[in-house]
Amino acid sequence: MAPDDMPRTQPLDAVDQSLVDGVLARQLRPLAKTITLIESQREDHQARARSVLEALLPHTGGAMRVGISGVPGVGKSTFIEALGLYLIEQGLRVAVLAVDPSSSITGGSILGDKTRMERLSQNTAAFIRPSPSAGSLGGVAEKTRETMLACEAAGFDVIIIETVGVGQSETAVANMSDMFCLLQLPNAGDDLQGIKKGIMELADLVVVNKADIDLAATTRAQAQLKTALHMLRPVSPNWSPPVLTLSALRMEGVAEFWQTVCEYRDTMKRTGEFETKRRRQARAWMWELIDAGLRAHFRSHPRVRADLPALTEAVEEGGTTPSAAAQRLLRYLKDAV
Ligand SMILES: Nc1nc2c(ncn2[C@@H]2O[C@H](COP(=O)(O)OP(=O)(O)OP(=O)(O)O)[C@@H](O)[C@H]2O)c(=O)[nH]1
Repeated sequence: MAPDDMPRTQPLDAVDQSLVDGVLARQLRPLAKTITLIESQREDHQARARSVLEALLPHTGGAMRVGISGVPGVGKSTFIEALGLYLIEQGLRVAVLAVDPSSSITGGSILGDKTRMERLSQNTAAFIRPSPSAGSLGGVAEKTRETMLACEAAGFDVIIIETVGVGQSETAVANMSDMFCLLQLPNAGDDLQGIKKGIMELADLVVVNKADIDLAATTRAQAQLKTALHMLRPVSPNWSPPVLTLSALRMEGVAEFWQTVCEYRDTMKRTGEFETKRRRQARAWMWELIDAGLRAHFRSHPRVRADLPALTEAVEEGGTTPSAAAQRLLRYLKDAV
């Protein structure tokens, strides 16, 4: 489609233009305000957020997006702080975002909480944003993806997206990262059954943290994890996920970690996989939004709302088939167009 035929969102007013200018000038206050718009549930805020993001879009895509997951207590925040400080030493700017599905239940966020990464949060080259707290996992992930774009427009070189090692949030984070890293404990190898196979399959890199506690156990876990990874089909024909060991607490192994991330990025860029993966992620993101939009539109249709409870009950009680009920409800949408 020629750029002139592309659908446009509403034009920017002076306030939103100043947000865009501020973000592009790498100022943190306009960035934070933009993210507040992104996270808002209000329709008018969402429309403004879309316009702002569209203006920022040509300036996005430049960061390395690194997803980090691991069970509570594995040392994610200790590691992210160590990594962030290391990257800043290398002259890079780092944004830390989080996808925490529990935040939508508790209304508060565990991950990305500033007090968890005190030294990093005080550094002007770092930006830490807790998980958005509203909505389903899909909603939370959606807001985080948009926040990631805003951070890229604000010139951050590395975006770290943290998530807890439970549930579907890992898939959501893997789907928005260039590289997905899984943190493990030194006893991980003893209980390989406990590590969900699906999550190992997502990993581009596995890290055994807390190597300082028991080096022998760490080395054993590393070997066992390597064997386990070998048995899985690699995600990429050009990359076998390595298993590293480190101590986040002592800041040992952090440089090697980053070197591996850079090797991965260079390999993926050389083979074209980097670009292919981002294109695939963007396409999947659009379809997710279409699916969610259709579902919301369907549920808000007056006749669907009127008939849904009785039809649901009829389906549950075997009075009608799910397919007949679905057909009937979907027809209301067809009649509407
Ligand atoms: N010995 C040792 N302890 C560590 C290391 N990394 C983290 N810890 C400790 O492990 C505990 C948990 O670390 P966190 O960084 O809070 O772990 P987390 O994964 O962010 O945990 P949640 O906040 O519960 O998700 C803390 O007491 C850390 O000091 C390490 O490399 N070695």
